[in-house]
Amino acid sequence: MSTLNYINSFAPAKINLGLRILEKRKDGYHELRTLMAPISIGDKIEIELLPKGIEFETTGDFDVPKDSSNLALKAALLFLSHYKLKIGLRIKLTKIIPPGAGLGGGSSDAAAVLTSLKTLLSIEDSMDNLFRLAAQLGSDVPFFLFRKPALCTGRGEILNSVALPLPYPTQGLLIYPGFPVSTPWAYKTYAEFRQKGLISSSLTHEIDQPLNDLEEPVFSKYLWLPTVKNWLQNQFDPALCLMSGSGSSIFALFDKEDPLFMKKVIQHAQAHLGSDCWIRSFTILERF
Ligand SMILES: C[C@](O)(CO)[C@H](O)COP(=O)(O)OP(=O)(O)OC[C@H]1O[C@@H](n2ccc(N)nc2=O)[C@H](O)[C@@H]1O
Ligand SMILES: Nc1ncnc2c1ncn2[C@@H]1O[C@H](COP(=O)(O)OP(=O)(O)OP(=O)(O)O)[C@@H](O)[C@H]1O
Repeated sequence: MSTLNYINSFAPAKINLGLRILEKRKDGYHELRTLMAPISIGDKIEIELLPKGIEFETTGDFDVPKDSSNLALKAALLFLSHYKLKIGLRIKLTKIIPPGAGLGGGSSDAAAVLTSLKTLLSIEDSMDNLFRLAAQLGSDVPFFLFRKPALCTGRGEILNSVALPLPYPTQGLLIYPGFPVSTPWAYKTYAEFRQKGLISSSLTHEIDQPLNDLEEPVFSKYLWLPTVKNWLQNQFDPALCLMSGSGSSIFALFDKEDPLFMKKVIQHAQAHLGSDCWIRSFTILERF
């Protein structure tokens, strides 16, 4: 057992630099090909060892569940039961990543709890087993254990290293419109559209094109999102502009590595898109 009794970690958001759906699988998931990258905006997770009992507290900019449906607490309970540990914990989550925004916030929190507990409790087990626990918690969780950009396949849990630097600029603008989109709903609507022959982009373009196949179903219901995307493209001519994951957030990447330019872009976007929109600049992390 280590002598540590407290650990504090950064749980970054991710963006999907393209998300292509290959097919619906027999288990209900979709076979994916998505390039994911961690970004500089993230939550904070603090864990303290206690003699007994589990205390879970959340604070920060957004409300998230305070019970065992919270992925951070779920990850801790899974870890303790998997390794048959009888230790107590105090977990404090500071929520900075908007929930339901396609930024993988819950998944990142879960991965941060798994790695923190492995360190704090000096568990010598292999990382492969931690990846298996991560995949039980959600398709995006293994990516956050990988801690660097990856081409994710399978249902998202198979991680392939990518050559760095990425073929995209690393400075960007992130817009969360102030409402969430449900991930199961987005995939379900995509499958319905595809069954009815309503999907125009899927498989008709090269699979490695930087497109997000979930935009079509999500944009058909949330009309503000294509408006924001078109506005960003027309105003600033970004190198890449896409919805992240299943939405609701939209990001744009810019060639200019100039803080003054980003400041102006944020001011302009905030003035035009209104105060309901949460707008931040970020950089892509090559490692965290
Ligand atoms: C949209 C993305 O964030 C892109 O990175 C992920 O694909 C979603 O990952 P996640 O939130 O970890 O998703 P999970 O918790 O595993 O799955 C939630 C639900 O989304 C749908 N789902 C998810 C992943 C996938 N490859 N196919 C799916 O159809 C399923 O209905 C599933 O029940
Ligand atoms: N620690 C957590 N942080 C955020 N949301 C959480 C957390 N735990 C559970 N949730 C629930 O999960 C839902 C999705 O949250 P999350 O922020 O992970 O979505 P997302 O980023 O859109 O997911 P995805 O991984 O599908 O892109 C929310 O509605 C929220 O109630």
